[in-house]
Amino acid sequence: MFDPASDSEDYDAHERQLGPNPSLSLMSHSRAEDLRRTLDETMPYCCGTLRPASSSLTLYYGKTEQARRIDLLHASTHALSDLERYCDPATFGVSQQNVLDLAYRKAGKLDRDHFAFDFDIERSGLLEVVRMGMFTGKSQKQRIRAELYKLNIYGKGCFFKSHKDTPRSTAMFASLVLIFPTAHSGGELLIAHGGRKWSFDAASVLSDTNTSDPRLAYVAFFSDVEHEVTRVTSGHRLSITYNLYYAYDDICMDRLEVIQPRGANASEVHDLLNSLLDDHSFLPNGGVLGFGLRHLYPLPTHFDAHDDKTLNILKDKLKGIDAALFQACTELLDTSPTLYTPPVWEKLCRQWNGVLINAPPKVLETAGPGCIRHWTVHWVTPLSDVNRVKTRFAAYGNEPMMGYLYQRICLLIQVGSPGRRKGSVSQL
Ligand SMILES: O=C(O)CCC(=O)C(=O)O
Ligand SMILES: [Fe+2]
Repeated sequence: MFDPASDSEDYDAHERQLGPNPSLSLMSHSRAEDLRRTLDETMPYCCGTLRPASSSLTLYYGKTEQARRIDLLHASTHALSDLERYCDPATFGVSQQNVLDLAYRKAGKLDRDHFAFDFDIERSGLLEVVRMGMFTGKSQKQRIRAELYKLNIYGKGCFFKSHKDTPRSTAMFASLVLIFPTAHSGGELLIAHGGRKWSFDAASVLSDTNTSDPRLAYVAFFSDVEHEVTRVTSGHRLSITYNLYYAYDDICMDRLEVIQPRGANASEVHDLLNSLLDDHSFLPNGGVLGFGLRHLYPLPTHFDAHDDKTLNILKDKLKGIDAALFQACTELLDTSPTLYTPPVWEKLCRQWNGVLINAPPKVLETAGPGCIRHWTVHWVTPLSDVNRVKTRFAAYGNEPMMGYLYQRICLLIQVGSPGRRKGSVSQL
């Protein structure tokens, strides 16, 4: 008899025994059918392979201070057997309890407090790919985060029968499994949803991976999707699972106390700039405003002559109050200020259609052909220094090597006369 308090598998089994319910029969209309077909076509998972950025991926594991290590990209059978012996037998959840049932699940597992590995999932790009693979339309912008969950090792004869993963919170929406290039056969992941079935055989997908350029396999599926791992017939199948969460509703601000800054003052910057621009005594004939930014920005020590994106990309990376100023300029003047880094003027003039500002007559005389635009800039905030190829930041950085140097940047913005501040603005 179906117990309404039991878990969803019981309910599914109960439902399968019932005949079709006429009050739930599907409407017949060709357009409704088209829509239904399209909705049915989407897959509840995504999968692929990933070439790690480094040539090794070290797994550290242990329950004492004496951790062991294995390179997951080049693990020997011997090392994998050791790991398998070290692991706990994998249980699974039944009605709020962890149960060991070797007819249902035979595998070794380590919980996340007993292992660590040097894979930076944020930087790997994997979360982006999973987000694009599992969401569509506007929801592709969904912010998601991954939480390391556990390691599983399946030796010969191991498997995990069909189940759904336990959601850890309402924000959890999927599981992401990494499967490493350890020699094995069998151990396919079978996925079943809405009457359809799929299989992902990491062993065969990775079979051509070579030791000098190894790959690992990934598969992400929504948490409500049934899946199973078929019996491993040889070797070791090693997987590490992450739980995937929406990144919005589990951020708990209650536990934080902010000492500084006390409040955001972006709106104050906006209002003050607005009243400056409204003031008829300020630049009555219009002109170019300059703002030296409050922070320094790392730019490549050598700009690529053909890469004109360096400063443009910086627009999205401005820090704190600099970003607020940039935004206020953009909103009030309907145009984006130009970002400018002073001492590379010649390059800017020639390659990026730059403009010489407040140049002494001597510089104007020596500027070669092509450096023709020249503006007088009215500085609202100071640009305190010029850039140098070597700065003290290079000497006192937290890393000995620097491919980037902090550069002073300013915003330049052309404004019209009062009352026509926006109208006569041209994009600098
Ligand atoms: O190892 C895998 O591929 C998936 C394991 C699994 O489904 C689980 O641990 O819940
Ligand atoms: Fe699972």
